[in-house]
Amino acid sequence: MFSFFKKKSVAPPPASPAPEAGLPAAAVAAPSVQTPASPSPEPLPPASAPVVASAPAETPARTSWLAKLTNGLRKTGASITTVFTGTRIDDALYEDLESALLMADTGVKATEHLLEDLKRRVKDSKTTDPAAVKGLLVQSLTDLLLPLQKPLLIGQFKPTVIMVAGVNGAGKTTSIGKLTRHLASDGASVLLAAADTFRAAAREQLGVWADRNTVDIISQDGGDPAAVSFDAVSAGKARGRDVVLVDTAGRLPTQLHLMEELKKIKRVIQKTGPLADQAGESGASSIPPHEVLLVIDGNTGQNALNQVKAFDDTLGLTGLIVTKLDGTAKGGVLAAIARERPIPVYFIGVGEKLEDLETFNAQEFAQALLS
Ligand SMILES: Nc1nc2c(ncn2[C@@H]2O[C@H](COP(=O)(O)OP(=O)(O)OP(=O)(O)O)[C@@H](O)[C@H]2O)c(=O)[nH]1
Repeated sequence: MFSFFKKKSVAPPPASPAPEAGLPAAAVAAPSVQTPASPSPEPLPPASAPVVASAPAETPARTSWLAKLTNGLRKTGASITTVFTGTRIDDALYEDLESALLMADTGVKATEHLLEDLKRRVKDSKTTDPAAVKGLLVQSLTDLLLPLQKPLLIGQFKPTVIMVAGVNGAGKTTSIGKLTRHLASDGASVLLAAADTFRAAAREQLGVWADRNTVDIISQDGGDPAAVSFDAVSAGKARGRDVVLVDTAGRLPTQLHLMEELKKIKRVIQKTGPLADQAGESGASSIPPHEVLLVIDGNTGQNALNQVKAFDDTLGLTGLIVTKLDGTAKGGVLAAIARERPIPVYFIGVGEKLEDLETFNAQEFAQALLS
């Protein structure tokens, strides 16, 4: 088992009174993938020492995830890896590599960066074997992607309020459902805000994913999404929930009135007021939402990068979830994001099942892509 969320490090616990139960500033690191929710999840231990991001442990679950990831990225990686099947390292190899990276939607800036970095590594290593160049490209890609590798922290504020946005069909509701299940099986109490007030099916979908024992849903038929979000965060506070997840309706960045609506949702959530730092770090408090996540469909390549830029300009994103990396030929877009708008990728998805959403690890991704 490995973590899905990072438990935020907390200040040394006060010697005496037992803190409130729940998720003391434990950074949510990562719920275990795939373990079917245990019948009665144990509450998270009081956070004491911060948990720092680390390489995921080698476990059967992670191994099976890596196999899925490798399989999912095969289409993206195939044309890149064939570049290294020749016998010489020459201009033709670099030209072919440039075309293959661009075809994989790596984008001009990241492609230029990778080629330059790779040539330097080849020179330094003095290798003459094209196959060895592939290994150097894995290193180069890993370094480029590393700034995107960051755990989602939960538990520092109670509730930790996470707002989720994206274009229609990107996988928001599915991803929220998966996160909810992972959080619930990790012992966190979750409250969902169905702020997609347009689509009844989205609310039903959330309900299906939710674990009824630990998850409440605040929804409203055709109401104001900002009002639903406000009610949900207020209810989350009153009920002492660990996490409030706000699902918003899909929209295109070009639909300016709908982008304004997103800003309003964020503004109204902010009006619920500051939440005390559970870790007690210098008495800090924080105004929610603590995280503003964008879900992007990895299969849309450069389009996804444009969405990241547009939603970030509008909302100030704190993290990304990249879905549908299974079977895409455009997985290079993560490199483009790393180069042009390096917002942390908390999770990536390679399918519709619970275990198909996992934490992002730069080295794993680079290896899977170029295997
Ligand atoms: N293949 C694949 N399908 C996925 C993945 N994530 C989500 N989906 C599917 O994508 C479709 C759309 O997902 P939703 O979660 O409904 O998307 P949404 O962003 O909430 O959609 P709207 O509410 O219309 O904006 C569903 O059929 C999901 O099962 C993934 O990682 N891989």
